Amino acid sequence: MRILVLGAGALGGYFGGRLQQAGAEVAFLVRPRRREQLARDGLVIESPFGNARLPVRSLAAGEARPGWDLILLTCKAYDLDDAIAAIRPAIGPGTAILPVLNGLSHIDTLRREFGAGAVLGGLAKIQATLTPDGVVRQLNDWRWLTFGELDGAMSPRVEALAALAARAEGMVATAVPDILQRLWEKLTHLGTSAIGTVLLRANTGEIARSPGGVGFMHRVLERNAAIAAANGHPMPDAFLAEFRALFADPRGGYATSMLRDLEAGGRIEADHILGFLLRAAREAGVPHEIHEAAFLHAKAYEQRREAGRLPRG
Ligand SMILES: NC(=O)C1=CN([C@@H]2O[C@H](COP(=O)(O)OP(=O)(O)OC[C@H]3O[C@@H](n4cnc5c(N)ncnc54)[C@H](OP(=O)(O)O)[C@@H]3O)[C@@H](O)[C@H]2O)C=CC1
Ligand SMILES: CC(C)(CO)C(=O)C(=O)O
Repeated sequence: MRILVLGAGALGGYFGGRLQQAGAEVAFLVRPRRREQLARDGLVIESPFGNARLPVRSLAAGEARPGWDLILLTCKAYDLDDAIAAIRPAIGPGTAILPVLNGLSHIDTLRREFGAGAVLGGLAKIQATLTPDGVVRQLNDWRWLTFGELDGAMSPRVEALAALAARAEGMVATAVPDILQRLWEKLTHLGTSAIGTVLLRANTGEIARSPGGVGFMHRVLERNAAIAAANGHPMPDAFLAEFRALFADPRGGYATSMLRDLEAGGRIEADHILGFLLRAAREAGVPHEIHEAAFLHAKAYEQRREAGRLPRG
């Protein structure tokens, strides 16, 4: 399988590297700084499932041509427009696009840009980061990639990707017939984790050990579940039980990529995740004062960041 990975950050580097190790023909479509790092050091992965330093093929914008079975789209939401422009020349009639971004609204954007048939649904449950010196670091044993056709078909292309990924170390990839439901579950999970960890600037264990922390997280979880239900995607009881337990665990050390980015002074997907959920809560008539506070907090952070007034760490 020929796979073009847009971005060699935390998710692109991790899953792209693992798929290359499994035998796929992989190239990374990257920007100049990352290209230099990859040429100099290779793709460096540090992971509980085995470290790797892989020689990889990289392409710059403008060098990509059609001929790919799959484009794995791994940018942050705020880079989506640039990423769309970068992959456009690489898309041929048989190319599938698999985005693994958090959130939902990028799916409609991609379908509008490339046609509904080209776009798969995908999500990643992983904790990983790209260090400033270019190391892709997996932070725990989460390694799940879930994907499927948006119309629910188990097509040859999703089965082929699942078969390839089954040979990869350090990842578990599953093709599912209900990817939209899974995307709403991921948004409910991530949205709750992001609202809690970003607003309170703490991981889930620290929140759970604080007075009222468990009740707060459960309230956000219930509200996000109500938003999903209002959009036709009720959360299964087992899902709610799993995440109630996770948010109640005082020993948890679980944080979000949004908190990591914010603490590093980086850009965050405030509009794509928190803004989307706030709008959806309003539309669904779900109480939304916590969503409002989280979104406002993130937007005020963006103001401060743009003004160069973040505390030096
Ligand atoms: N990290 C995590 O643990 C998880 C992240 N997610 C989600 O996955 C998505 C990706 O996150 P993550 O991997 O952490 O992000 P990263 O910032 O680590 O990686 C994104 C990469 O995309 C590259 N990129 C963006 N635009 C372009 C472009 N036009 N051309 C080439 N490269 C481009 C960036 O390049 P450059 O370095 O040049 O800026 C960057 O290296 C997000 O939506 C996130 O919310 C989901 C689950 C877990
Ligand atoms: C749900 C979670 C926290 C882990 O996959 C995530 O998506 C993120 O950190 O962005």
